[in-house]
Amino acid sequence: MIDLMDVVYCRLGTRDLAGAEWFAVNILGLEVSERRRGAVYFKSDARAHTLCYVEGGADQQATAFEIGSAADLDRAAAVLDGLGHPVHAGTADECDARHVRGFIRFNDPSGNPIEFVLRPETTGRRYHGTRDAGITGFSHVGLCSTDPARDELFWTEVCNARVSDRIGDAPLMRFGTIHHSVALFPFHQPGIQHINHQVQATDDIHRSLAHLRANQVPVTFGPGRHPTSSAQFLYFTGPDGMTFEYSTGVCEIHDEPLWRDRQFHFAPKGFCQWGSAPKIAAFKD
Ligand SMILES: O=C/C=C/C(C(=O)O)=C(/O)C(=O)O
Ligand SMILES: [Fe+2]
Repeated sequence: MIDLMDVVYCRLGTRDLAGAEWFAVNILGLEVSERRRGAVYFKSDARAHTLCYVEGGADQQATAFEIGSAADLDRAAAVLDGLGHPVHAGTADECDARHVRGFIRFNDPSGNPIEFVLRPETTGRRYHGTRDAGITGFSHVGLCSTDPARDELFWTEVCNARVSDRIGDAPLMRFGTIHHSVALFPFHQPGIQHINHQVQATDDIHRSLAHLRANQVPVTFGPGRHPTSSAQFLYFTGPDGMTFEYSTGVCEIHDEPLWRDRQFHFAPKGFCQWGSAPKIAAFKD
């Protein structure tokens, strides 16, 4: 069993690094933590970075999860290799570019590039964006899955994720007490389906709605409330068509092992308690 602790960052390739930075700062509300040749790093909480835009195409995309020790990382590499997932061990330069002490990269069964990372840097300094979006931190990713039942087994049997709820066959999975850190949504191809940041309060959702509208950013879902995590949410489209989500009030699961995953409809009523309908391909039947 590969023990993962949390989702820690996303890397996104873009052909327009300056445009992506503008969006991340002025719309999303992140803080630039560092600029390097061909890469910009963003903070959303005390961690050194939780998002990195790199110059390049979709092949640069990756989602990273923290693993507890160097021995666990070695064991994970052997397990993945044994299961037929070719594993790349991060070089010193690649580790430096990620602010981690070690990592391995492989593709999940759908072909999503995944990194398991050791000792990602934190800063001891809280984040503050120049735009006050009320962000409290990077919280979860949705990944596209070409076969959610198969991929759920990968995340829960090979790794230590636990299913909190399902929407249709789309599992929302946790590593700790937060309702979900990774969710798998059925789609015809792999890719990051959405990136979530938590915000402090309902007010932040509505202030952002006005800000997005004023800046002609496409709002694709919400405001609404997820019946799954009970979080209030707002989804919108960013650079290169990436979906971003703000949410507030995601529930925590403390009654392990009594919690039983619940089944929700893969239809608007399974996605939103308030009746909002998604304009997001992977959230449609
Ligand atoms: O309802 C659809 C999605 C649920 C998700 C998600 O987007 O992964 C949540 O964020 C949630 O339940 O909070
Ligand atoms: Fe989400």
